[in-house]
Amino acid sequence: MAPELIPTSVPKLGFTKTATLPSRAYVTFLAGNGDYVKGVVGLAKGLRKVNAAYPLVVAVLPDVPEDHRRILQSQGCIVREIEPVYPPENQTQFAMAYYVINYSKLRIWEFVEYEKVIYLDGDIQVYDNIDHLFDLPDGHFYAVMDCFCETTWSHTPQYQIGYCQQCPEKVQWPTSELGPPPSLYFNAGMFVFEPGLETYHDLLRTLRGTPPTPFAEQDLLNMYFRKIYKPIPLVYNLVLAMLWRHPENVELDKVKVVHYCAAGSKPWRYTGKEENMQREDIKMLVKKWWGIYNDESLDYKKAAGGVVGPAAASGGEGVNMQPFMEALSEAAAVQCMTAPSAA
Ligand SMILES: O=c1ccn([C@@H]2O[C@H](COP(=O)(O)OP(=O)(O)O)[C@@H](O)[C@H]2O)c(=O)[nH]1
Ligand SMILES: OC[C@H]1O[C@H](O[C@@H]2[C@@H](O)[C@H](O)[C@@H](O)[C@H](O)[C@@H]2O)[C@H](O)[C@@H](O)[C@H]1O
Ligand SMILES: [Mn+2]
Repeated sequence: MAPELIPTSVPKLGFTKTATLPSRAYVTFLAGNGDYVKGVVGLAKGLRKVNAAYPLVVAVLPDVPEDHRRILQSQGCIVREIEPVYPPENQTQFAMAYYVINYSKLRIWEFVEYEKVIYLDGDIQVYDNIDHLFDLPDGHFYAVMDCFCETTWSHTPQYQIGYCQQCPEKVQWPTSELGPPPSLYFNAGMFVFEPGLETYHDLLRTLRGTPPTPFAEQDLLNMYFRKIYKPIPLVYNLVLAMLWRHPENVELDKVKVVHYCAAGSKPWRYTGKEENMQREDIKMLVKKWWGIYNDESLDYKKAAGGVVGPAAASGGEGVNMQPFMEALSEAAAVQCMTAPSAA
């Protein structure tokens, strides 16, 4: 259980050196000057709607324009610039050409002012409070298992023989011909981890010695963390393809986190023209995303009880914790107690 909150009103940004930092944050990643910023605004408002107790930090590449950064700050996000990370020169074919920028996600291991982080892609929406995931035991890497059935996997033996970890009994892995089955493989759109400089430098060192592969940083993270990876239920990251690939594994009304990663499913680009995009469940989930994105009552400035920060969101007295949290996250040496988790 997180320690009790100390401040019942916003300190004048002066802080003692005796308490401990708000050591948890949600982190997402934003690159480019395109429309993914809408995804991050939606995520910020979705986390506020479920009374998330911790701030949303946006790791932005230098190419994210100032006006997009201001939009995110106006939605209560902590914007933090990171330098890009590129894989070794290689002619590899990424599953999606733009995946090459996703190696920059590795910079978030440098966010050591936070003891525990939940990473969320910008095309993810959180529909139920998931703060309790921060209380998972340390020393592991938590994420939801991916699915191998989409054509994006056609380069792999598992796709070619029709094997998927989501239904290992359907097509048995031919151990005699192909050796042991692949390790459990997670989708890197959402994961719970502990930042650390030693891991950060070792990750980058490992990257320098590893030829890039089709799923870019997702493949690297799966290889790197395979010994401490712990699967968590798919309600924490519904990869949309599960709806048509493994419907027997999905109870949509129990899903807490939706990952709009299927081709054509990004809500802010949705046309309904791509395969599976006319499904009723997809149309409902896209509409649900827009409902939050367009809900002005969820805007940072307009939330009830004045400007709302994490503490107020988790039942505090409308306390504006954001400036306090921003000041703290910039003053790495400073420490303060955190609000009890809202969960
Ligand atoms: O032009 C881009 C492409 C990707 N991203 C970020 O990188 C993440 C991973 O890319 P994406 O979600 O498109 O991959 P998918 O999960 O769909 O394979 C996105 O969610 C964004 O957070 C971004 O900010 N701008
Ligand atoms: O750079 C590689 C990306 O790989 C992952 O996306 C893929 C992967 O999950 C496939 O398994 C699905 O078939 C596909 O739809 C989906 O887009 C992560 O979501 C993303 O954050 C990022 O790591
Ligand atoms: Mn994604």
